[in-house]
Amino acid sequence: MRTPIIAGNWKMHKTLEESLELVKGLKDEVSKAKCQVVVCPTFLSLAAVVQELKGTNIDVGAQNMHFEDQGAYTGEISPVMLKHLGVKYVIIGHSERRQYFAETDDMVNKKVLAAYKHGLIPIVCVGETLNERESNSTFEIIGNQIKKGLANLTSEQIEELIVAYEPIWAIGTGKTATAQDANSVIKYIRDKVAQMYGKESAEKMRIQYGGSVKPSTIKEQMAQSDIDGALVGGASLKVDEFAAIVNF
Ligand SMILES: O=C[C@H](O)COP(=O)(O)O
Repeated sequence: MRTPIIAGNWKMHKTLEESLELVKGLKDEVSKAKCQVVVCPTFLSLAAVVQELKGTNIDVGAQNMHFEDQGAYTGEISPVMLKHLGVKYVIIGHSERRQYFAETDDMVNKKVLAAYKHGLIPIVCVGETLNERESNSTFEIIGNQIKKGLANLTSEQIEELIVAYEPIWAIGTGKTATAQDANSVIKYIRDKVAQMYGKESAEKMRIQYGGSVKPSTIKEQMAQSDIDGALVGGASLKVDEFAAIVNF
């Protein structure tokens, strides 16, 4: 039995004050959630949000990190720094990182390995573009992202890891993949991971769906056999919407 996990990716939204206001509002609203709850603020708000959420059932994740421990990488943040703050999760390879910041599967893999080196749990994003979907390449694209991005891990690491399947055409567009379509791609991801690390570990790994998740879509999504949670963008920025999703 996999425990569902729902994470809010705030992307480049919320000042420090706004971030604190959001989590203060969320604390009570999600205290009885039956799933694991994670919020991923911007780097600037991480420390304060970690402090504010101490002793609650909400964990904190970062939206990205560098794969090196330290060094001359202007503007970057290392896994060591995240770990020291009390951050538990880190989103890796979000499609916006791949699209706007040229992140490759090779970099994703380096970041996943670096996250484990420092005791952070990666949330690894994969997904296809609309063109790729329309040319029937979805499975090939996702298969490659999984094969390269999740290379060289141990079975134990795979069991802890979270994959987020986010069809790029469904992000921030209001279009969601049907729950059944999302489930079939997610099943494919699990099969692919089973080929790499064995069925037992693949069955323990949790896979989220992401892309315009809303209070009105979450129930059907969570009712699917292989969807173990959600990575929520826009709807995670409002207390009432994110609380309704988490308390699905
Ligand atoms: O990380 C979250 C996803 O990109 C989904 O964003 P969205 O819920 O705004 O479509």
